[in-house]
Amino acid sequence: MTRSNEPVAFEPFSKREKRTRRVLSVQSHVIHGYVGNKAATFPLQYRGWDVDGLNTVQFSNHPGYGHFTGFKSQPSEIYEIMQKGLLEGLQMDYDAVLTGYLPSVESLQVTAKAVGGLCRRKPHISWILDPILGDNGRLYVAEENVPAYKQILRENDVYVVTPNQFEMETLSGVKIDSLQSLRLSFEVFHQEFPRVEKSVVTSLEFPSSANNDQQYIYCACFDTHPASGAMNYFKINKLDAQFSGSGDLFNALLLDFIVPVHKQDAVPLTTVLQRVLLLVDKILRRTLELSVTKKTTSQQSRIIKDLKLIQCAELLHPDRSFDDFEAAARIVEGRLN
Ligand SMILES: Nc1ncnc2c1ncn2[C@@H]1O[C@H](COP(=O)(O)OP(=O)(O)O)[C@@H](O)[C@H]1O
Ligand SMILES: Cc1ncc(COP(=O)(O)O)c(C=O)c1O
Repeated sequence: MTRSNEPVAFEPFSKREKRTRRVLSVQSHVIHGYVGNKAATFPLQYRGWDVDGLNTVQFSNHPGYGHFTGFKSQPSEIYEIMQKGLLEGLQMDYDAVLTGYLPSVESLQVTAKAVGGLCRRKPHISWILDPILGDNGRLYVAEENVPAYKQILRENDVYVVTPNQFEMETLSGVKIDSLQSLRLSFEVFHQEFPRVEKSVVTSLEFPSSANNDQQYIYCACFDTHPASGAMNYFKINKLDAQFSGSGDLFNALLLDFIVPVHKQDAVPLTTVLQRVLLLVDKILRRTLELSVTKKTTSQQSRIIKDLKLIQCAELLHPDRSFDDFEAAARIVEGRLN
């Protein structure tokens, strides 16, 4: 097995004769730390993508620190840069567009207008949309973003949506407290939004059974193309820590695995998720190892503000095989028809 502190020999990028994929990533930017575009850019670039990062906010650090400074981009600025600058001016072509945190309903609407129009003109572009609304039972954006997202999902060809449990409940109207209700939420969601091709609920927790200290996180998906009618899910051992940026890292890796260099190399959504979850698990474990020392074992120290992405570079290398990821054993896969 490759140890983290041993040098690893990889093929130089130049020798691989691969096409460089291009993504427009519309997300938040922090000067310090790794959330939004800062969490997505390095992994994507390192894995062979040209990343055009459009920053929807520029903050000193993410709000989880308790204090931050910075500013939000205006809707007109976002639209000008995207529509006038990139799409009309440079006539940019992309393999994918990733949309994440948008600071107001107007910025959400102008982004959707530009990206939706682009995807209609160029149907080969994969739109990965994270419908950022909130978490743990509460909204952290304005209430009006809910009907705005619903309208966007109804009117546009979105390739993959990546809500969390609360966002899926909000968009589908189904309370999710079991695998059966999760299955129902997918069904209702795709009836309501038939133009969305694939959906992934990135993290879910169900009430745990008594006398069981190990907590689990679930991740589940539903694919309408090809349509199996089934829900696939993964059960992951939960780490005793809270991470910022893990959802943004998840989306970036999902994008990388689901939009291959060559179409013929496409793999099923379940295989994509297995890879994403293995890699995220590896990165979160190393982040935890490097963040929590023996001297700092308090609960407070288990709130991990920043992913250790740079220290995980060799885990992210595209030539790295998944064979030595002993983490595989910790991820249980299931299916509900
Ligand atoms: N405490 C944790 N233990 C293990 N895995 C985690 C933990 N927190 C996040 N993850 C991983 O990160 C992924 C994204 O989850 P999360 O950060 O909750 O994002 P989101 O809120 O966007 O769903 C999960 O699917 C899981 O693989
Ligand atoms: C502006 C902004 N974007 C993104 C994130 C990261 O969200 P997640 O932890 O779900 O990846 C945060 C988290 O604090 C944030 O404040």
